[in-house]
Amino acid sequence: MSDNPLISLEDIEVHFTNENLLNFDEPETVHAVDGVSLDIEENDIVSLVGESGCGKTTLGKTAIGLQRPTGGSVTYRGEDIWAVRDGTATTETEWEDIRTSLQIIHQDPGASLNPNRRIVSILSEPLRQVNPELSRSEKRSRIYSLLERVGMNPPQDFAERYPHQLSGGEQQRVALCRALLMNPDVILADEAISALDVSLRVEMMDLMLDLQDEFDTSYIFISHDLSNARYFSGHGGGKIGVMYLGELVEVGPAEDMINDPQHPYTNVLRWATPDLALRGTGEPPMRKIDVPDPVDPPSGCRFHTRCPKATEACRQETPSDYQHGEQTVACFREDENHEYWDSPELTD
Ligand SMILES: Nc1ncnc2c1ncn2[C@@H]1O[C@H](COP(=O)(O)OP(=O)(O)OP(=O)(O)O)[C@@H](O)[C@H]1O
Repeated sequence: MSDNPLISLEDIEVHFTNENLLNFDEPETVHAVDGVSLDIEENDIVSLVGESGCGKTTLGKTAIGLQRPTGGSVTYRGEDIWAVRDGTATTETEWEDIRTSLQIIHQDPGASLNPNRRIVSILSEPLRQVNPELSRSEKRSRIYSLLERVGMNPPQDFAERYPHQLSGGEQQRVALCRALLMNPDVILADEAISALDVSLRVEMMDLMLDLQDEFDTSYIFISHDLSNARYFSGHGGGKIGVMYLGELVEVGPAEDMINDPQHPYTNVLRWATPDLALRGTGEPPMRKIDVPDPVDPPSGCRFHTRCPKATEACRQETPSDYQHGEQTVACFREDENHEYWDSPELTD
């Protein structure tokens, strides 16, 4: 095994060009992700949080090779994913081998499970791909034991059902089983628990954490809910990454991010998460509620238009990443010598 991270994102940019319905000559560019660098290690958990549209899904898909970045690089154990995909890599690695290692489970498992096939057939497919030498009965026995492991008892009964005969929680378990049967190195769980009843969310997160050890996999866990990210990354010894308008503004160990957030936007998310019981009674800790348009993101620090701590320097200059203990923070306040401190406060 190499010393390289499992997945390394280096200065990732993903811009989408859309037709501008008001002006056909000038297509508009959505800055979905800009300048994000992040490593995912073996058996790691990285939860990505942030407001809707901040780029969580785009970054997650980029990490598992489903979205081609418009800038920067994505490597899998040191191999450039897109060079392998494009056939321009100098190594023998096949894209097919990497692809099976990078799996995804979606918010709506019902939409990703073929409605015309029984669960046993849906779960046989990954085994056919990864372990083609297995006999029919060996496949069945693996499927039954995994169904049993995820709490679907009796497995013989569930295996013969169609997806529509399962509850949302059961469908999500099947989607998880399908991903695990590919022997993945990383699973992108994109809002995978958001559609479940609140009472089932913790159960599903616990199951995913238990299976992580057994299957030796990493998770990229996307959630708009900081308390879920805290639970998942916290129990799994992982990190939380906070995104704002396409940028990763702070990343660090789960409890540090909750108890000692450094970026003013992480503080806003914490304030806005009722389950954390940290919500203040007063105004939210920001100057404006409106989220700027990712087609025309603010100059300098993108959060400066809403940040209660912003000064003129934040409007003009983009902060680089600073290290604060184990947290990485993109905010000038981490640099005691920065001109930020002598710059006039922004009030508009
Ligand atoms: N295929 C696409 N074409 C054009 N714009 C896109 C495309 N995919 C995403 N976007 C835009 O990129 C930005 C980031 O979207 P993304 O779905 O990654 O955010 P998100 O944080 O996952 O949001 P949500 O929580 O609502 O899913 C948004 O402005 C979105 O509208």
